[in-house]
Amino acid sequence: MAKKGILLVNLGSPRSTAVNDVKEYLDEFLMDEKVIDYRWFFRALLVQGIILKTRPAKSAEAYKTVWTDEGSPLIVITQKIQKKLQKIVDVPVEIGMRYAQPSIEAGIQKLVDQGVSEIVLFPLYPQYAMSTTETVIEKAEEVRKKKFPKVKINYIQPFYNRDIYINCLAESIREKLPENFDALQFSYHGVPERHIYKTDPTNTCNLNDCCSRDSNPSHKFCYRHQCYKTTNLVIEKLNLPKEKTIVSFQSRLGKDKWIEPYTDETLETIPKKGVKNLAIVCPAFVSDCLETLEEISVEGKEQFQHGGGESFHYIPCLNDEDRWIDVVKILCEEKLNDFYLV
Ligand SMILES: C=CC1=C(C)c2cc3[nH]c(cc4nc(cc5[nH]c(cc1n2)c(C)c5CCC(=O)O)C(CCC(=O)O)=C4C)c(C)c3C=C
Ligand SMILES: [Fe+2]
Ligand SMILES: [Fe+2]
Repeated sequence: MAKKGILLVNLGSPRSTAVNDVKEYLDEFLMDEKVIDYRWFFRALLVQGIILKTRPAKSAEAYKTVWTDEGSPLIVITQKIQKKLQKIVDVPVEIGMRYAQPSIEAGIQKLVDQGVSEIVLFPLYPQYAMSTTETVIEKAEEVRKKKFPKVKINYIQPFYNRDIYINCLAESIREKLPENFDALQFSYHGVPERHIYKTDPTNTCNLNDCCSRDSNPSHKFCYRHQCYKTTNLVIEKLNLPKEKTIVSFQSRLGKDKWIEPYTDETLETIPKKGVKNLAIVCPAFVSDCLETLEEISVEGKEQFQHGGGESFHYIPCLNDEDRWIDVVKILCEEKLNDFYLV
């Protein structure tokens, strides 16, 4: 029988906080046409002609504030997830990053070196997006066809609405909520509005009521819908009144219109609407990273206080919590079992 293995895939981080390493990482990341989806010439003009002139130095400074002795939080946490999962499953587990190192190719190679020929690949993103799940699958397929044509890969689908994940996230939030808070904000990574239209096979999503309707075929690929769905399921589990919750989208880049409302603007304005004590969580990320540890915990807190806010309580991601590792195990085992069915 074929030997099976698991590859956990996350976004990736620069090799170090040196400006040149950050530049190399941003170049690979932003030149991905699933991330900046302009034609090559215009993408190169924007990325290499404009963004890479100034952003690497700024981002390197931000990375320095979150970097640990072991390295980038995103990589270190993904390694911790791998180690914990390895202890409770009986197939090899490796990691691969969509950008930079360790690459998806290196992860597959490590599995193949252990005799694996059937891989369950887990893109560590709860919600589907062209710039995350889709590009991971595309890259893995490219690598598989070119380098490992005999290897089979089964992909774990977005799990934004799965009971096991929602229970796990809700419990994790419940434990970390402060005693008193005026609102719980769910801040998701944003995407350009255009990406939502592009991935809608039905051409029906209007980025409005459609995303909140309960049943619509466009939801399979609608990132905005999936973010609202995760939120609604979690607040139901937490028994929180909807009026006490806020959804927003962070980390926009460039001049395009991104999905709204924007987290930074929301943080500045909610104190004037009576939200002085805020709890905030970022469920688009399963592991803490630059976007949560710096953009939300540091910059976001400043924006909230600047707007008149008093207490700001950041709720960490699931990281390597045991209950989350159990969910990862169940999701992987479902797909491992799929191999037996074909
Ligand atoms: C969680 C899902 C993510 C989506 C969707 C996403 C889309 C997206 N991101 C950019 C641009 C940048 N993102 C950056 C960092 C970053 N993004 C995600 C996740 C998603 N991105 C993570 C986990 C991280 C942190 C990586 C780390 O090392 O900790 C950055 C780099 C940092 C910076 O310079 O600010 C950029 C740039 C775009 C353009 C996009 C959708 C089109
Ligand atoms: Fe991003
Ligand atoms: Fe939608």
